[in-house]
Amino acid sequence: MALLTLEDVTVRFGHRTALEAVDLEIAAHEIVCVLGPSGSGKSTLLRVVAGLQPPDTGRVLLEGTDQAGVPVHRRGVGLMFQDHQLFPQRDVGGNVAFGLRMRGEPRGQQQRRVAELLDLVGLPGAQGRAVAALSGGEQQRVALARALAPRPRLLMLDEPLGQLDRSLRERLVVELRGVFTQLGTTVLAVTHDQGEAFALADRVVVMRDGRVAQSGTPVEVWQRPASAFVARFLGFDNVVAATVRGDIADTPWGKVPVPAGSPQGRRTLLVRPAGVRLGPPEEGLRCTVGARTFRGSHVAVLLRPTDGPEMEAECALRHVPDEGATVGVSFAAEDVVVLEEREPANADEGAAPTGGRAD
Ligand SMILES: Nc1ncnc2c1ncn2[C@@H]1O[C@H](COP(=O)(O)OP(=O)(O)OP(=O)(O)O)[C@@H](O)[C@H]1O
Repeated sequence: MALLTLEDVTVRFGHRTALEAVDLEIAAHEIVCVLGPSGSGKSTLLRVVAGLQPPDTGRVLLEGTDQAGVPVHRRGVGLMFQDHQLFPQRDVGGNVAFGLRMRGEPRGQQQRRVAELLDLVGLPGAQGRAVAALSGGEQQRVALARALAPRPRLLMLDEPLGQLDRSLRERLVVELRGVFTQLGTTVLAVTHDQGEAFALADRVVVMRDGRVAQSGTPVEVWQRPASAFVARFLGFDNVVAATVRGDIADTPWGKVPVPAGSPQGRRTLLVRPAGVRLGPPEEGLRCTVGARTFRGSHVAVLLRPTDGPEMEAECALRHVPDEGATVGVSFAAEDVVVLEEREPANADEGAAPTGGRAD
């Protein structure tokens, strides 16, 4: 049985729909990350599961039991929010013990559990430290220890690493995953940062305008986005309408080879930048080289064809063409993905991922 089930959950605020007929199941011990642009309904989803927001229609079940009318503190779920909201007047131990104290656990037991959790999050012996004197990363660990202390059956995280700088986030996300795996915690996390979601999750759920746009393992979603929207949200910009016949697609860039067995007919095509190959101007699609962006292991090169939309190529550091040069472009089928989605109905479809809000 699923640990958490959402059945056809809809939430409306006036005429705005924050969640629209959402179905979602989370198995015990699974780590699920909900990802999506601002306003796509991520926080509302967490609030519905926590019991902070009643659904207009649909049901939320925990271990098979309908949670309608069950108050927040009786759902057995843990919450950790963006700005981790530690109690500044209490020391680290007092913060971590909070949930246990609320439950009236004996003092000795509280102290043992606090020590155990501080060990787990890499802050052994920090019980007496003042919260205000901790770094951002340390505060984050204390917040995590506090959320885990009462052994919630489901831990929900809202932008858990939101305020921290990138390098710290990258380190902490690996630690978080380690802690959850070790404890077997079931996790529902929300983030707008795809890197974080992909590093943390067993399964990624991409939201768009209150609906689930795609659900799958990080590898599945990354390799095969369900739509132009998901592809663009993941940062792929080489997305065009195409007509696929056999192993060839007709696109605004001309004929592009596609992998054998690709979906046929009018579709959406994604060309990974690594599959855009540059050669001499007389071979392939003529393009002018635009801006070049250094990306560490490679350079992202913007290309402007005489006809058709701009595209991005990934070039090895040694082979970067000069800005303004003319090149000939060909495409490598192994980096072309024909998306299941039919051709987007209009040019706006799946455009800026920031278009999540309905206003
Ligand atoms: N209390 C509320 N009253 C009115 N509208 C709301 C309320 N809460 C959320 N909304 C609207 O519902 C939609 C979904 O909001 P939600 O906060 O769930 O999105 P989100 O994906 O978490 O966004 P963000 O990443 O910006 O936090 C948005 O259009 C938002 O404006």
